[in-house]
Amino acid sequence: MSADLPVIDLASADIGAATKSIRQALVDYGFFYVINHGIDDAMMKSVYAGSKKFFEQSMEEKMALEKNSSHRGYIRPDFEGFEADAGGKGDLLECFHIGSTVDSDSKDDANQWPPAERFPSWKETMESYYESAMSTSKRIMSLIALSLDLDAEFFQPDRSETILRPIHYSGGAIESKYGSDHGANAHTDYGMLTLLSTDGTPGLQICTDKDRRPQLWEDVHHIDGAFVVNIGDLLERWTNNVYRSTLHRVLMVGKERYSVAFFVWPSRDTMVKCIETCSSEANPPRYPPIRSDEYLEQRLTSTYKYK
Ligand SMILES: O=C(O)CCC(=O)C(=O)O
Ligand SMILES: [Fe+2]
Repeated sequence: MSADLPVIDLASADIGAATKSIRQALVDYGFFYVINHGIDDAMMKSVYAGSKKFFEQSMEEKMALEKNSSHRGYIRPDFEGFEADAGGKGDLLECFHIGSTVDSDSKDDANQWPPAERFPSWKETMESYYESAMSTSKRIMSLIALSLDLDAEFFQPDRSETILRPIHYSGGAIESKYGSDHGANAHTDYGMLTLLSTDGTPGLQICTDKDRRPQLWEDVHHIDGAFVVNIGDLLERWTNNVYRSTLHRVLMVGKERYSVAFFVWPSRDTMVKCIETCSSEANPPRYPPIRSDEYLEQRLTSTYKYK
């Protein structure tokens, strides 16, 4: 079964219709597609080519850039354990985390980069995609703000915690120490917004009712040129659960798969406090206010606690 997610045209002049569809999508699914997002095909081609070239290296070469204490770098298959339903099982995907190199609080670039001799334009390609994805995410966040009757500038995507993550799912079997057979185990994303591009290979599924038994998983089919957008737990909390951060997973389909996720966060010192238009007498605030960085720290600790 395929999920029937709305497609939002970011170039549409009818802002009222777009915000109405976004509101409905985020109440019902927590997911939608965007088209006319301003990121061209040529850029996506170079990002995918760079990602493929990186993951094709030997495990030893990749592990030389293993994720550091700033969570930047390579994450090997069967390492990352999303806590939702996985019970600490590792995801079979491998991925690479890249943060911003500009506007960061620290002067040092915490990122790790593959050797320039063998990867001459890699850093530049990823940095330029980071910037494009950031501006598209800002446009989406303004529409989300308008859909909540807020000022268009209410949400301020920020570079300090926002991460670009090229992902690779192997086409073959991977032996899992933790008995996992999924590329990405059932999880919700943590942050404000995720902008996702995939190479068209199936595997991504959503479960809109996490309490239903048995769980019902729906395929998120690929639309050429469209990006998949979903919100994370931080925005769910901020909207007092009015908007949904939906459980999703990626199956191993016996075919190699590449995707590129972009996890958008507000600045570290943002107070995430129940948005006024999301509470009422019947629906009082469910969560106490929390600083964005405190929230992230809690979530990272539980993702990596099994290792
Ligand atoms: O690869 C995908 O399609 C989804 C990846 C994902 O859910 C994630 O990285 O959080
Ligand atoms: Fe995800």
